[in-house]
Amino acid sequence: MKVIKFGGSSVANPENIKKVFSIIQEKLKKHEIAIVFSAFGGVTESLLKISQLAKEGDPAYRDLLQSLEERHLDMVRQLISVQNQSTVMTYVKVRFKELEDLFHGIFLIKENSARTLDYVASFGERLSAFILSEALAGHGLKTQFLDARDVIRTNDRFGQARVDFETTNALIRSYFGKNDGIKVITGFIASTSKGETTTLGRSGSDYTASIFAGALEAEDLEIWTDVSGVLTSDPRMVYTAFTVPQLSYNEAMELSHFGAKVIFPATMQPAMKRNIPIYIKNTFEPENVGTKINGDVTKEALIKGISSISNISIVTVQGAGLIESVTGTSRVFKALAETEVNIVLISQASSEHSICLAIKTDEAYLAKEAVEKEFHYEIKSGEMEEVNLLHGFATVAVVGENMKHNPGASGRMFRALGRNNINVAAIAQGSSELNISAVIPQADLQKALNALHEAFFLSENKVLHVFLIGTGLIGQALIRMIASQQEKLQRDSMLDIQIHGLANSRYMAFHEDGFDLKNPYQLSEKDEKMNLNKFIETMEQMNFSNSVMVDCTASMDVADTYSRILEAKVGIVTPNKKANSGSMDQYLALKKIAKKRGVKFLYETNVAAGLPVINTLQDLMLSGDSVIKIEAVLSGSMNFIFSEFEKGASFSEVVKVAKEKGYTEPDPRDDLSGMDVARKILILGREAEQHLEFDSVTVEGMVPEDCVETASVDEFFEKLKAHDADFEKLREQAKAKGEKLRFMATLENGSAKVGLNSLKEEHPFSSLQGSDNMILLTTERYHDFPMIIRGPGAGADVTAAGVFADVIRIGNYTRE
Ligand SMILES: NC(=O)C1=CN([C@@H]2O[C@H](COP(=O)(O)OP(=O)(O)OC[C@H]3O[C@@H](n4cnc5c(N)ncnc54)[C@H](OP(=O)(O)O)[C@@H]3O)[C@@H](O)[C@H]2O)C=CC1
Ligand SMILES: N[C@@H](CC=O)C(=O)O
Repeated sequence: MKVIKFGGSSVANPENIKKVFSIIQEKLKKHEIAIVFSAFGGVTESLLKISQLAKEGDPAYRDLLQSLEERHLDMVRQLISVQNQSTVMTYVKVRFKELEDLFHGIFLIKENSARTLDYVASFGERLSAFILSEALAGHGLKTQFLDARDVIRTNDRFGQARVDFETTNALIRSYFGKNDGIKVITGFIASTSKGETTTLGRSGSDYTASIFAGALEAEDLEIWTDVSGVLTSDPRMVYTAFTVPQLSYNEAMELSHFGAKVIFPATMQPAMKRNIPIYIKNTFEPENVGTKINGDVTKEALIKGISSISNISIVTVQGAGLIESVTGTSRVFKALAETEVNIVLISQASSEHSICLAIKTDEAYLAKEAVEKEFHYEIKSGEMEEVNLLHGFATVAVVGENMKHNPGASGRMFRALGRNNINVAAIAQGSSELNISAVIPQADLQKALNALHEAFFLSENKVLHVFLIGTGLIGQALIRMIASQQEKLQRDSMLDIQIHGLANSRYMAFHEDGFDLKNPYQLSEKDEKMNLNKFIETMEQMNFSNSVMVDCTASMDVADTYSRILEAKVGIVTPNKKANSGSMDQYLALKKIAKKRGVKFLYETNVAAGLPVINTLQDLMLSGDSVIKIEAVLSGSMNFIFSEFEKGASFSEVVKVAKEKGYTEPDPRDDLSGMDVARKILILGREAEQHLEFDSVTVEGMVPEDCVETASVDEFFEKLKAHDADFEKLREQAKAKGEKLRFMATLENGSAKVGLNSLKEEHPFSSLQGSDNMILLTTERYHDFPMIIRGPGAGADVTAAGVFADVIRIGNYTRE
């Protein structure tokens, strides 16, 4: 025998009921079944509302009652064939006549006791189960309608009656022994020994089904609802939540205590007592296996679910009076129990100086009042402090029997919270090791649930949330690269990169679920005007776990926000050199903040685009080497310009081509002036652990004086033409000596120099072509022959690829 129960949404309308009937037909092919039905979706609430209106003397109750009757008659018309409708119609009409009289009585005497309400509510299940029993009979099934009030005996605690199992079990068995057919049973309702109608409280129909399963020692109990079993977390908060295939009874109870929509703990008891498996299944996806709840503790997962309770306050009771008194703690709990305040979580340090209680915010003031009343004298005498209340919290709990004797669960939990900048205000874990709970700021709840979900369930699968400022040459190339690699990264590296924020100097836009990268979003006047502060605020408010800001601008304003961003535990990836080439103090401060906050600040593309220069230098320094000299060609644009220029074109023309090819800075004067290379050699020096300020770099620029102050880049190009003849002379002089013009940087003995050099043919830099860079590192280890790094050092693709590699590095770092 299987007991199967269908909830209100499963029987909310004829369409859903058809699905229910086909599930029943399927079951009957293999099993003997008993069926429990709730009232049609929303009916219990309507009955209680009508009752309330009647009590308030509002005649509008009559219209609502009439439409409720119409809804039931309509169900009869749609579910039962015309020739069989009359008995059922009569049954429905008689019930509604009874209800009419009942509500008229309530309307007259303005009384609505718990006992009356139980009787009112009972009509919902009596009507639905009778109609559905008859409808099933119409499908050729031999059904037997059973009003559960005939067999479930309870005390007279109306609204939440307690079951007398001895009598109930005997009555159920006797009824089943004497009556044939498929029993179609009313959920939720029962009766006292005097025949008064009672109800079984929250999830009462599930409880009814469990009572029948227990009494009949059913092979299993199936609860059919509108979700596919129990999920690993709340799917409205954690989009990656998935169905848990199996839970132990304890895990199911613990998860529901902590807010998960599972199965109300009390309802499990009768089935659990006889070790009957409970299946939670979805009426609308019957093929989904759903969740099995039984006595097994499976080993495959450390935890089974993450649940939470919102709107929590922290109540702190503290003072010496607690330490010295053996009764202190018990008095706190007694005071709270008497006020019927429910404690969600308790934490007390071994000093016994204070007790911290997590309590639902709407009960927190009651709790404070009750405890202060209890400790009135101690507070007055100063032995105890006034009770402290803090609002705005939530609890999160990870639940699973496998955590027992399995080190690492709490470490994983708090590492995930800490890494995502989520402050833990209180912690509790019982010795059963079934549940570890933490109280955290309510504002961080969604982020915490996602971080924990990733840490425990998707440790193989990371989502990295990107906010990109700068959608020019490099920014666009980066978006294209992420789009083209997104699926491969998900598949092979278990890394899902999503872009949630985009900005240029004019506009900004955000997307909660991540922009569709296959059809790249173009910022335009329909978007919000760019406001850097607002962009960062929005990024902070979105509060994703594993976030990274990618700065693809050359802006000082954006660089000035880095410390704030790192403090918020958001990583940074950037090709923008402005932050690292500011003051030495600023450079060191950013590294310090990143280290302190446990986030990454990566800028490989600050020097030589995607070439591995900074990482290499960092590795050399970490492994104990020291840099003696750096000689380098660090500008892709300048190398392109001079290697093309020697072929014969005019200087202004090749500068223009360098810009068109995307090698120059947004303003090419940054390259020609030597400032861009100066920044790069300064950064390399600092990475080589040398204390360098910008003024220790000697720069010999190439921008003619009258071109420095031009208002626009176009005007600059116009003016540059007038200097072509001067550059021509330089070219001829070099040519005459059989030399090459190369723009170089050197760093030695704590000072750096940047400028144009005329080099012999055999110099390694003379062979550089196009946008090539070359870096010669002479170190203690690479002393006789320097280490050489060579390759393209500018251009959209190589730079974006370097930025992308840093982004992936952050994704992999947050996985650890
Ligand atoms: N090009 C290359 O080969 C290399 C470039 N880099 C570095 O990459 C960075 C980007 O270069 P690139 O893509 O070529 O430059 P672009 O000029 O093509 O793009 C710059 C982007 O930054 C935006 N921007 C500028 N100021 C701000 C601001 N204050 N707030 C928001 N957005 C802003 C611009 O907005 P808008 O579109 O509105 O103008 C534009 O979208 C630079 O720092 C550069 O030094 C590093 C290595 C190589
Ligand atoms: N303009 C730079 C590119 C980025 O750093 C160069 O020419 O190398």
